[in-house]
Amino acid sequence: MSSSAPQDTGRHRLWSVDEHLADVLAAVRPLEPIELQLLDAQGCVLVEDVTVPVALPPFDNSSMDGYAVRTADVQGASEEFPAVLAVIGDVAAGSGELPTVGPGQAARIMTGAPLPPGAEAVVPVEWTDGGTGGGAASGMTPASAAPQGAAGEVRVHRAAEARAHVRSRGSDVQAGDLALAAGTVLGPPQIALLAAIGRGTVRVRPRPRVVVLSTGSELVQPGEALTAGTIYDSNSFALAAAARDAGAIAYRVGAVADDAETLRSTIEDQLIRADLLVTTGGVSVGAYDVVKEALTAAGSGDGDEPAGGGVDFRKLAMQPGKPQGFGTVGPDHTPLLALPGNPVSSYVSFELFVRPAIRTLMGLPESEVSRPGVRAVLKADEPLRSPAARRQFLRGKYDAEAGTVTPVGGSGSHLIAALAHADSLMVVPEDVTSVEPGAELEVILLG
Ligand SMILES: Nc1nc2c(c(=O)[nH]1)N[C@H]1C(S)=C(S)[C@@H](COP(=O)(O)OP(=O)(O)OC[C@H]3O[C@@H](n4cnc5c(N)ncnc54)[C@H](O)[C@@H]3O)O[C@H]1N2
Ligand code: MOO
Repeated sequence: MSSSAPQDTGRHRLWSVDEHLADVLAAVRPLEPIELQLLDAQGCVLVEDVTVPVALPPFDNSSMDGYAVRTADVQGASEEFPAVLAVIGDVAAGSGELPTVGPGQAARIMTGAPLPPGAEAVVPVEWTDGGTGGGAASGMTPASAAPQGAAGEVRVHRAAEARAHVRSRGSDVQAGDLALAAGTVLGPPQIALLAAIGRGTVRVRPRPRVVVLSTGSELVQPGEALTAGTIYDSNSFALAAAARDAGAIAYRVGAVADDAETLRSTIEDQLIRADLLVTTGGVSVGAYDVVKEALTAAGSGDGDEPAGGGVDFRKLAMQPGKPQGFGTVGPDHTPLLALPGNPVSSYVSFELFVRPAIRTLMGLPESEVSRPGVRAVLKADEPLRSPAARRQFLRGKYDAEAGTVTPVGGSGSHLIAALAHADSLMVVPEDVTSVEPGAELEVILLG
């Protein structure tokens, strides 16, 4: 058993949302760091300070396609009185051997190419005749089509200050600088920096592998035909998507029939690829609530014993999401959250408990573990009604500009369409049974 139910409580006591969350989070630890290829590390938390091995840019280079010149040679140049320079060659990006630009000379240079010795500035091609002997050029002709562009003469129409259109070595970062500190979450810009400084791999906490398993003999996979009494399995899709959204690698296991032995063996099979298991359905008080049946059975999953037995089933003072299971299964004591089957209940439970567990496994700071909350004014025609002693989570549409939130659909745990049109959860505290229009309430943004 994972847990730490307060001493003064019996089996039938209601757990608060906060107690249950604290219990879940107390049982999950950040995953051990591993070395990953850059793209595989996207969204992960860096565990090492990364220092810059070589300055960026590594050399002075041109920010424009144009001509590398000596400033004295183009001083006072204008379209009427151009400076006429001898073109001594091309410097393309990637050029290793550079010509030296002497007095009265220019080298044709491309964006990103190293500034050749002797040159002090770059004049964009548009400020020259491009070597054509005509008016202002609009660009360069490809070298393959006009190799003569790398020789001959160029007329420069404007003066250039020293370092004009030159990106200096180290102007981005210097060798020895801290590129990224341990604890940084690697988004695309951070991955760009790591690549730019030549890192192929980085040490991060990996994405948790989350196995999502729905249960219920009534469930049919989308795309297949429904038969009498059956419905489509939406929870396993919703929760696998939510797990990915939280940062996990999600494995969706299609619906398992209501048979405790099948469920136990499916869970055992899945343990190999799970840092966290999530089930939906079968946690209530019905005769076919197999998750409860399978996982309440004796045995911790150690040795030859079946997986299961470490899961505690409890009731929470919340709506939706009252029945919940939490504990560990299998030889490695893999955490398992058993969520209720009603679609809205399972999704809300995921947001409140599974998402924080995933983000804790990822090693994210506490401030980024749960969804952000804001205060908003209720915009509705009638008051919200909420059961006493339950924290209620109603679906809403948040208007950031107006600072208001509007209910979407009712409180029914089966209202999937309303959930799909909502972007937030309106929170009605345990001691509040009615919220008047115009009153303020907490809103969790689903992002
Ligand atoms: N006598 C009582 N009955 C119920 C209670 C109670 O306290 N006493 N609690 C109710 C509450 S609250 C909830 S929430 C549900 C939880 O039930 P289970 O977790 O056992 O879930 P199921 O019975 O398997 O399913 C409930 C409902 O959701 C549909 N479902 C299940 N899985 C999926 C899925 N993957 N995709 C789409 N829909 C799914 C299922 O068909 C049922 O309609 O119990 C109440 N009952
Ligand atoms: O917990 Mo149930 O979620 O109220 O429908």
